[in-house]
Amino acid sequence: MATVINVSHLTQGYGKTIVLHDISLQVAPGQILALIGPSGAGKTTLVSAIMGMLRPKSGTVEVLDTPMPDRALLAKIGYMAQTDALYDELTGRENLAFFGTMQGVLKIELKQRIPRAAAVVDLQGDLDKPLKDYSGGMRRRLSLAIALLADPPLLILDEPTVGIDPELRQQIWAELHRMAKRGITILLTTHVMEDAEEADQVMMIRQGAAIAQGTPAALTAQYHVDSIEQVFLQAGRDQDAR
Ligand SMILES: Nc1ncnc2c1ncn2[C@@H]1O[C@H](COP(=O)(O)OP(=O)(O)OP(=O)(O)O)[C@@H](O)[C@H]1O
Repeated sequence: MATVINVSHLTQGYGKTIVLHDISLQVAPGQILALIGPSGAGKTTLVSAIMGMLRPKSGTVEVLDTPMPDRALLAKIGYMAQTDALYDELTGRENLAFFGTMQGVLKIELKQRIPRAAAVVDLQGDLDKPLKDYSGGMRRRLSLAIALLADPPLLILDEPTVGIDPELRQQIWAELHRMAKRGITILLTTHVMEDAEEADQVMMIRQGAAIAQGTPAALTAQYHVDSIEQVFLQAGRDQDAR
């Protein structure tokens, strides 16, 4: 398998409205791809297409060599959504156990994996509190821990670092790099330029088009700038000038 995600000339939208134009991207096993772009650019729409929640209007989406949509393949994708669908009356540990079981993780494995996933997001000390006592940031961290539980070959994280402080962000990135080293492929959306700098590959989406794509080093070299933020600004100006 040369690629885990293979999107070719994808056009995607809702009803008659086209949101994404002619998007192509390939992600190899163990690679981390960051999708960046302003609010409304189409990042979540692309993620939805990759997960098979939307059928391509034209072009193709393949995940693990399987054309999407494909219901069975969803079990191989760990997903952290933007809107948290967690149970307020249950504790953090109970939420992890519930969603872990839903993802098919065996009880005996959950015993080891719950503390490990909680440690990545620094929630060990809060696992036995009910979720209604969690802050917004703690809920985000718990959602991320849930996405890590099943150890899937593909992990998709929609804005995983929103509401997360810089120290914990680094801790989460260290774990994402460890997972990638083990061959897990990670796709994440973000508004945070530091996240993009951590990724192996960056795709910048603006007004539904991919305006820049490559490794962070190749992009900064191509645009003769020092940071991904400057690449993004320049690529946006170039798009406006066209
Ligand atoms: N279910 C939907 N039906 C109709 N239009 C939608 C739907 N979901 C998103 N859109 C539109 O598609 C465009 C892209 O939205 P999308 O959520 O993909 O952007 P995004 O880059 O993920 O934004 P953000 O960073 O704010 O999450 C927007 O104009 C949005 O209004």
